Amino acid sequence: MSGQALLSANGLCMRFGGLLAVNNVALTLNEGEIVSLIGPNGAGKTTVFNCLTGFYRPTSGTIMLRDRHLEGLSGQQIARMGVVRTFQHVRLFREMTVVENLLVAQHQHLKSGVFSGLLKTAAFRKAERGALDHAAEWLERIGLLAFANRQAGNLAYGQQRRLEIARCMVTRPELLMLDEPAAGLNPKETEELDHLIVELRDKHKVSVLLIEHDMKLVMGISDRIYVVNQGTPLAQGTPEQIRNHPDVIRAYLGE
Ligand SMILES: Nc1ncnc2c1ncn2[C@@H]1O[C@H](COP(=O)(O)OP(=O)(O)OP(=O)(O)O)[C@@H](O)[C@H]1O
Repeated sequence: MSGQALLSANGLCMRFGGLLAVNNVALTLNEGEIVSLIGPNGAGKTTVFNCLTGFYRPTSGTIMLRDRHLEGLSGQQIARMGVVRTFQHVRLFREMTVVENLLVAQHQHLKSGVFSGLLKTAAFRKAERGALDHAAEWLERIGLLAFANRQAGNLAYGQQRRLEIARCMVTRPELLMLDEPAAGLNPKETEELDHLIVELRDKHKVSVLLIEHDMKLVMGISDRIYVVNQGTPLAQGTPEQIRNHPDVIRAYLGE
């Protein structure tokens, strides 16, 4: 299933004043893998995501997307290279419609420039039509086509979370990074999310890096799991290895 290394981070450190929030984390994600990053609250998981996606410049360490360095690049540059993410809290354009959210996401990937937009050239109109079709395909896939013209902020919470994933997917990423996508979902929605993530990997050939506290979801869909505790790598392995790892059990349950 999995191929060559797509993303690899080594010696990753992130310091906030006196706090070393990420301490020498190493992580590799191969093409076609679903990899999870888990750990107790405050372990540094989101900080790792923020470093990988250009929201923070790591204090030290290297981050490679295949053979290209990501450290020092902006979030937008990294997104254009095919690494996109969702956030722990929903970050949609709440006042815009559902479909507009997907059009805005694609806009930065449209080839036509500002002038062709102003002049409404044939190429621009074609690109716009393509973006609309692509948005509609994704809305259908996540069961929100009937809600295309509704204000995104008025969707139910679970629908907003799916829309966020679609907003990533319309940009045709190689790597999708999901920060606690199951938070706030009910068991049925979590199961749907489970199927959706696997389908994204299997049908849409996207690799997935996941931060998640829902262990049933993590254990069910991950090829490999990394565990961090207080910023420091604690363990890595298959779900089976992690489930039975004494240090992991101790970190979660205490002595
Ligand atoms: N911008 C920042 N400035 C200062 N400290 C920060 C900043 N971002 C995160 N931290 C600190 O870094 C540590 C790791 O936080 P982080 O949010 O990465 O943990 P997490 O594993 O994602 O936690 P959770 O599972 O609760 O979301 C925490 O002590 C947090 O307070």
